[in-house]
Amino acid sequence: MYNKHQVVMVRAKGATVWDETGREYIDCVAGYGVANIGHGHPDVVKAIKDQADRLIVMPQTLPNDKRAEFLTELVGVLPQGLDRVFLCNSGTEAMEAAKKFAITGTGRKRFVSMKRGFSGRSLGALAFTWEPKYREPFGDAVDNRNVDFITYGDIEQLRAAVTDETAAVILEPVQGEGGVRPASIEFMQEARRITKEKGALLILDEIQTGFCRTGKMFACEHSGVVPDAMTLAKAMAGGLPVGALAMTTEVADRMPAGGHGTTFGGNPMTMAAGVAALRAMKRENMAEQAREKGAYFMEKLRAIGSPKIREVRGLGLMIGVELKEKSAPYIAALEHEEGVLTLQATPLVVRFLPPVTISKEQIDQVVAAFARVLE
Ligand SMILES: Cc1[nH+]cc(COP(=O)(O)O)c(CN[C@@H](CCC(=O)O)C(=O)O)c1O
Repeated sequence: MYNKHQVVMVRAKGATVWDETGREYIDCVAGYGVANIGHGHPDVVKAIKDQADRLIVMPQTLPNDKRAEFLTELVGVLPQGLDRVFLCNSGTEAMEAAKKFAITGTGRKRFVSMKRGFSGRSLGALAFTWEPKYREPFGDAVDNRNVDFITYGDIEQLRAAVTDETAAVILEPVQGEGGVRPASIEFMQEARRITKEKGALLILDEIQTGFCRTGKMFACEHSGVVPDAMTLAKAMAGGLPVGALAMTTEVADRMPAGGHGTTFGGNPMTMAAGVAALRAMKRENMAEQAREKGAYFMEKLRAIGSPKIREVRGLGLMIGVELKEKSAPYIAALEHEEGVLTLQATPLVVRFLPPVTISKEQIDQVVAAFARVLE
């Protein structure tokens, strides 16, 4: 299933990864935007070791101190009003939860999602995912008959699509896999206004944009929009598998008792890592680091001035370089010839998702390497 690279990665620290031969790479993949605080952050490592000695497994029917600590930390950084959380183990699971809580939360069954949007690969989340190649192999097992797809950023289409049958609008503040496309502040604010007007929920998918990636703790802060629910995952627990649906009490209370659940969600080991990760993000001011380094990184990428580059875009350290030709060969050359790891976001875009802790020197090395492979 996976496009397996011909390397074996064995160790990592900060923004550096080593393969089994000892070769060093600068990591601008970071686990698909998971290692925001850097590989092997000492606080996370210590938290995992300590918790492993105390308690690894405890289901959510049995309250746990670390889980409570994590939920307090998380609600403390979430936008005001999102003070109820369903804990799970991946972004896809968070999207599945979002779908169920939206249906019980509104009594409605229709959704509005975005062209080029990516919500995950389960059959439920795939209904919100635009790219046909992800859906077609499964035919009508992916049931998106109640999903209206609109052009990302098109306010008129959004206004026409949201009706009093719409349970929720699903929206990434920056489309990640769909090509690193930031939404305009106006589109975000209109999405909030229109959904409120029609009694639909606004569900922001911050699975990739969350946790300092875009220069704020959450990308919705750039527009001041507060959603009714927010899906979270990737960087939330310092690298351990995690997902969550954060929502208002109004949405949470309409789910019948026992209406959803998970075995591993809220796992104490993951929660301990998450407490350490969230505290490190705040203490090391990682949102500001992402803002400042992201601006620097994009300025340097634009300064390459290659005729092969169509556009450098992004927000904070969520960066995409759209080329005028397929990006795959350049991603391969960066890895094999230059020791820089990057990833795609649609066939023409090279995506850079480095740890927020990447150094300016490493950014300079990445830009110089990219300039060389573009020659
Ligand atoms: C916005 C968004 N929503 C949902 C998901 C699903 O999360 P999870 O179930 O934890 O993978 C992802 C994964 N984004 C990566 C796609 C991974 C894949 O190809 O599958 C990515 O952006 O590459 C997202 O970026």
